Amino acid sequence: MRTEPVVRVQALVKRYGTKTAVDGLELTARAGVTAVLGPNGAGKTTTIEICEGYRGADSGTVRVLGLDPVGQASELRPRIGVMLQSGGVYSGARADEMLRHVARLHAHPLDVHALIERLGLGSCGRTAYRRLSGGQQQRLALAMAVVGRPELVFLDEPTAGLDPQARRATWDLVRDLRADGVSVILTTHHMDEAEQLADDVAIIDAGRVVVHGSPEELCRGGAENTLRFSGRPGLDVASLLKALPADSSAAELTPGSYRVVGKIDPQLLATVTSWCAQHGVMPDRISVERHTLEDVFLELTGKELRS
Ligand SMILES: Nc1ncnc2c1ncn2[C@@H]1O[C@H](COP(=O)(O)OP(=O)(O)OP(=O)(O)O)[C@@H](O)[C@H]1O
Repeated sequence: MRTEPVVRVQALVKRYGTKTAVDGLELTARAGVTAVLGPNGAGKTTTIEICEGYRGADSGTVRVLGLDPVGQASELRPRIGVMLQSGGVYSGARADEMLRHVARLHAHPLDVHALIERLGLGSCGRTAYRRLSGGQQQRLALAMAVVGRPELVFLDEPTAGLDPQARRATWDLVRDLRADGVSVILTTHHMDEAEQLADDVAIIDAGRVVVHGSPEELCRGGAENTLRFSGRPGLDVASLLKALPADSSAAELTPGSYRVVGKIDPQLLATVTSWCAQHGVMPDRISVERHTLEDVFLELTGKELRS
């Protein structure tokens, strides 16, 4: 895998009239899958389209595979795949025709037939684009983005509106692309999609990246996690606290129900269970509640992911 960033965005600004859609955005995406999350209107699509070379920036620097998407477009275009939200396809063209046409523009395309089957488009290959359902049009757009074996693919909400089966097929395709060394930048409103697919997540709010890291880092970073267990009432919580790392807290919430808050890692879990063993306590129930990406998102943006 390449070590230099696939996308580097510095101090990016984009205004539409008086509206500042992107406001000094900084983003460095490394090889692999990067998910860009953000509430509606956060500036995700604008940023992605500037990276694709479809929109110009007001100021700032954008490099994609080390190239300027506007100034070096002819060099960059054959190396990236772009999934358009809509349009870009002649409405009378058949799905398989379109895909074969795009494949012919590339030196080493994927097998068109296999890709069509893979995305569940086998039954509608001969159907005119305008007669495809929304989900089929979307899968065709995905196929067109990847058929040329690009080094980097931009996917703007690739699974929006897809049924669970088509969603799974899309996820599998993204995983296979990654395994083949293709990098993917995807925007999504689905937290599980980011958790399932992404090596890195960037959360954008009001035109800026508010946090960027692996899902594990984001869920860990500053987030307090909770371990709960139940045992006999009246255990010596002060003694348990002494065994725990300094930044933890422990309390008996209701008789027999205990909660430990802090950085919950395997070591801390071992400390709690070994303390229980030393004190002859057999916990009835022990559970670890991890901070999810959804919690991190809500904390940082104050908004639900889907509005
Ligand atoms: N062509 C345009 N003209 C005027 N305003 C625009 C245009 N495109 C986007 N905007 C505005 O810029 C802001 C950012 O939009 P953008 O589409 O980049 O956000 P987004 O994060 O992709 O949102 P969503 O999740 O809803 O797709 C929004 O307030 C939007 O209304």
